[in-house]
Amino acid sequence: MARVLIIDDDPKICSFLVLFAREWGHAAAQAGSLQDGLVKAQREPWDLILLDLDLPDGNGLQILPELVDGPSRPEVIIITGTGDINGAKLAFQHGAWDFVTKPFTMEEIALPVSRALAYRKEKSARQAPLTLKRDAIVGSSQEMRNCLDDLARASATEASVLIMGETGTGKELFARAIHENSNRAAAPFIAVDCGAVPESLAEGLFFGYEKGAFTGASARREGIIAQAAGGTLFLDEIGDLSPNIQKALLRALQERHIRPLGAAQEVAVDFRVVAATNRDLATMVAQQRFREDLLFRIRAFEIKLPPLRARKEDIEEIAVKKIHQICRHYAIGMKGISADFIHSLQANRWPGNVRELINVLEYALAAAGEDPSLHPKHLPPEYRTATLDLKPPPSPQGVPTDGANSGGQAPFPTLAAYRADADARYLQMLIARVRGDRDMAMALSGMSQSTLYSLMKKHNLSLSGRAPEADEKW
Ligand SMILES: Nc1ncnc2c1ncn2[C@@H]1O[C@H](COP(=O)(O)OP(=O)(O)OP(=O)(O)O)[C@@H](O)[C@H]1O
Repeated sequence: MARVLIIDDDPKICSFLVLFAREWGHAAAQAGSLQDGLVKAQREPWDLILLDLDLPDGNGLQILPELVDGPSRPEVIIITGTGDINGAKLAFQHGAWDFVTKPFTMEEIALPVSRALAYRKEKSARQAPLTLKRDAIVGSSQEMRNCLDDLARASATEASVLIMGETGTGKELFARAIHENSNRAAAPFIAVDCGAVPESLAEGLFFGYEKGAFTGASARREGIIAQAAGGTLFLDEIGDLSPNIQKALLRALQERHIRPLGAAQEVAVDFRVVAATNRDLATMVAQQRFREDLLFRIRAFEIKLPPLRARKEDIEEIAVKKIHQICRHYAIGMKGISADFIHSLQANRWPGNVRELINVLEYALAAAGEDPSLHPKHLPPEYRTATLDLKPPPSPQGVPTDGANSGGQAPFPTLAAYRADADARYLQMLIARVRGDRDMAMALSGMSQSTLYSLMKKHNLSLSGRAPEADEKW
C-alpha cells in the first residue's frame, strides 16, 4: 500500500482521486490549499503527491521544491488545467515526476501514477550497501539519512555525481565517501578547487603538458585527469570554471580521452567525476554562464546537502562527537556538555554550516580552559545572543553592507564583508589559543603555513601578537 496526498482546491477532483487511490488499495488524503498541503506533506510520510498548480493561496510550483525535498521525498505529479510548456519545464527542473493536464480520464492518470509508484517501490527495494563507510559523516536526522541513502546509491554506480549545498555542509566529505565506498576506492581520489585555478594555467593543470609545450614548461607534467586514472576526480566549485575549460572538460568527459598540451597523441583515461557547487547551476545555464551539456554530463546523479539550520537535530550529535574528538586530539580531559550549551548552538543559524560549528566548538573548548563542562558563557558573544529575543543587531563595525537596507532594517553585510569579518575573528581566537605556537596554529586551523601566513597578513595580524612585519619569517 502506498500513501497518496492530493493537493487541489476542486472538491470533485479531490473526491475522484481519493476514490481512485483507495480502489487501487492505497491510503489517500486531500488538502485544498498550498498551506494546508505543505503542512500535511511535512507532518506525515507520502509516496506520491498529486499537486494542482492553480490554488487559492498561490501557484503549486511555489511549494514544489519543498514537497520533493520533504522528509519522505515523495514523487510529485502535477495536475493542472492551466498548464503551459514553461510551467512544465519549471516543474521538471524542480523534480516533478510527471505533468498531466486536466481534464483527464481514469486511464490517463492511472498510467503516470502506477509508474511513479513502481519506481518508488523499486527505489526502496534497492538496499544501501550494508557496510557503507561513513565514519566521518555525523548526523541521524531524516534529512541526513536521505543524503546517506543517496550516497550509498551513488557509490554503487559509475555515474557522475553533482553534490549541491551551501559552504561547509560537507560536500567534500560526501565526495570522498562516494569514492571510498565505490569500486574505485583503491585508486586515487584527486580533488581540485576549480575556483582557485587561474584560467591561464587550467588546461595544463587538467590535461598536463609535454616538455617545451610552452615557455616555462621545462619538464613533462601529468595533468590531474591522468592522475585520477582508475579513480575519482573531484571538481569542487565547478561553477567557477571558465567557458573554455568547461568546453575542454566536456570533451574529455564525452570521449574519455585527453591530449596533454604539446602532445601528438590522445591518451585514454578511465576516471569518474564527482562535482560540487554552492551555486545554482540551472540559473547559470539560463544566464549562459554554464554549459547545459556539461551540466547534463556531471549530473547523472544529484545529492542535495541541506544546510545545518534545516537539520537542527544533528547539531547535538555533531557537537558531542567533535568535542570528544578535539579533547582526545589535544589530550585534554573530557568535558561535560550542558543542555543550555546545546540549546544555544541550536538557536544559531550557522551560515557557514558544520565548518562554522566546528570552529565555534574549538573556541568554546579554549575558552573553557580548566572548567569541567561547557556552558553558553564559553561561546563567542555573538553566538550567545541567538537565544535572546532581541531586535536585530547593527552591522558589525566596519563591515560594508550591500546598500539594500530599507524599511528601517539593520544594515545587511555583503557576503565578502561577512566572510572577511569572520576570518578576522577566527584568527584572533586562534592567536589567543596557540600563544605563538605556529605548528599548533596549523594543526588547529587545518591551514597550510602559506595560507595561514597570507591570511594573517591580509588582516594585519601575527601569531606573536606583534606587528606582522616584526614577526618571524615563515
Ligand atoms: N555531517 C558531517 N559530520 C561531521 N563533520 C562534517 C559534516 N559535514 C561537514 N563536516 C565537516 O565540516 C567541514 C567542512 O566540510 P566540507 O569541506 O566537506 O564542506 P564543503 O561543503 O565542501 O565546503 P565548501 O563549499 O566551503 O568547500 C569539514 O571539517 C568536515 O569534516
